[in-house]
Amino acid sequence: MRKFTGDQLVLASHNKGKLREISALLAPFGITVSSAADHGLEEPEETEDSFAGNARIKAHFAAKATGLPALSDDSGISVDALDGAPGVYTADWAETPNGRDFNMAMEKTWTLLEEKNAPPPRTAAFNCTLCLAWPDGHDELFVGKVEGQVVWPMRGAHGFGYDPIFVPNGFDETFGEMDPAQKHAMSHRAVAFAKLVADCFD
Ligand SMILES: O=c1nc[nH]c2c1ncn2[C@H]1C[C@H](O)[C@@H](COP(=O)(O)OP(=O)(O)OP(=O)(O)O)O1
Ligand SMILES: [Mg+2]
Repeated sequence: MRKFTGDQLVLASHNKGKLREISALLAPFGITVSSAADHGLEEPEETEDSFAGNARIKAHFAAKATGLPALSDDSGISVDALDGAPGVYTADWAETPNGRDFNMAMEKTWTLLEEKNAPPPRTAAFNCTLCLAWPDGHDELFVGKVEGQVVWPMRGAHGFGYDPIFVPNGFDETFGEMDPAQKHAMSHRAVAFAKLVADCFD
């Protein structure tokens, strides 16, 4: 396991919600954080069929382009009654010709569950794979998961993506209703981040 010894890190993501959350998680470590957009990086194509594969594409692309260590996040929601969909394709379900529409993607998720008559609770999990890659091609991967259920209607204006329809086990509020600090303490991203900190940060 390679330690992170530098003082600069590129966040290899174009998602503002993720950038906000990962910046908050990194805040205590005194690392200068920049984003893919700060470096004018394009979004590489996510051509793999696993979270790990796509996380590696994004982190290595940014590390090579900037000459700095880069941290990527590939994540998504997997709904049990939909055989794990949308999973790796969670962002794709929101794509429209005019950009991403997560209300549409959440409606699609709920409609499919209704059509299947899936009995409640409609169990699901958010998964996150973080990839820390160095310009020399080395990388380390960390995974996190939070289990819960998909609910309807959408609730809450915090967070991003599918947060308004996901209630983690043991809670009544959706991720969209929760205080951001509470999501940071328990999310798929937070779980993966804690492993990264344990292994790579002193
Ligand atoms: O905590 C979360 N709360 C709600 N929704 C979430 C979360 N975490 C991932 N998601 C959903 C939305 C996101 O669009 C997709 C991941 O797709 P994914 O390709 O990994 O990210 P992305 O394209 O939005 O940004 P980027 O690839 O530049 O990091 O899963
Ligand atoms: Mg993406």
